[in-house]
Amino acid sequence: MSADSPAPYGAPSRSDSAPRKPLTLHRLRAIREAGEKIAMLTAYDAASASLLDAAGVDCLLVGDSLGMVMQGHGSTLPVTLEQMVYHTQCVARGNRSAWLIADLPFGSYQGGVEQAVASSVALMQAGAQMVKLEGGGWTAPVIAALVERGIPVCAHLGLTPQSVHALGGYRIQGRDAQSADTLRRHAAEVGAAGAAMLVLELVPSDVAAQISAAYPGITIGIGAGARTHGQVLVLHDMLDITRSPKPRFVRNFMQGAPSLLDAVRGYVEAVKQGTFPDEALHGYAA
Ligand SMILES: Nc1nc(=O)c2c([nH]1)NC[C@@H]1CN(c3ccc(C(=O)N[C@@H](CCC(=O)O)C(=O)O)cc3)CN21
Ligand SMILES: CC(C)C(=O)C(=O)O
Ligand SMILES: [Mg+2]
Repeated sequence: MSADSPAPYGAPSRSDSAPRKPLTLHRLRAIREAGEKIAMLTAYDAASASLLDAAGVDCLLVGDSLGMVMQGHGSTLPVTLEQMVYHTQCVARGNRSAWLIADLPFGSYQGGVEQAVASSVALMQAGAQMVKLEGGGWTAPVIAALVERGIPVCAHLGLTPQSVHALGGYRIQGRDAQSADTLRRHAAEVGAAGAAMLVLELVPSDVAAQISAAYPGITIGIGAGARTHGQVLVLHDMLDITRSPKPRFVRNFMQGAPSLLDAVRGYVEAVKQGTFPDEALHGYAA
């Protein structure tokens, strides 16, 4: 968090007058319980963090997608813990009230519990309030160890980009009955291990809906249909800054928006009202 650096855009959306109270895990759960959708976007720097906070985005993700978006790599694999710490520090300075999540990069937790704890401590000391890690099965004891040590965890299942070479590309996951079963089992395991949040990436809408209905925490979808508890996109994709071909689940929120702030407000509003994602345009069938 950033008591030393008031966000230059001032207070966010809901009333446009009173500054928003900082989001906590408790408040995020209350939002879920109230049936309101949760809006998340990636942020890699202080200026965008401040803009997103002002636009009323609930959660900021310092995603290891920065390896592709910021650094120009073809995958997230080259991103280091040191780089994630740096970007998390930048985002924390720009943010005031959004819930701040940072990705554990490839190679910073696959070594096991001890390595995952040390890496997570570095991200939390950089200003993260929650760490995110990819994968199911073997991650359950790692998640439990982090949660026991007071580190909130977001799990990430479906298309897990750090496994791109094992998966054979950025392909939809959980399409056949067996892989959908595995996905449901992994979701139950990371939920039981204490992951308060779960990102579901590029999975059939029906599978994401089933997992969301059973999950003890908050599910956030990206290419996972409309029936998760919230949504996330890569900021540069929804602003149409990314020039490479974009996944079908992306909508360009700059279309018709007079400013970046309006584009991001449009995203928050569309997620809250349930108009994004549109199942027909952005969802995937089994
Ligand atoms: N800029 C950016 N946006 C992202 O969403 C993103 C990243 N980078 N980097 C890490 C991963 C990689 N992601 C990707 C990359 C490609 C597809 C893609 O080409 N999807 C196809 C469908 C594939 C299929 O049907 O199996 C699509 O049309 O959506 C999806 C997600 C999501 N993440
Ligand atoms: C796409 C989201 C979920 C992510 O992990 C990232 O931006 O790195
Ligand atoms: Mg990531």
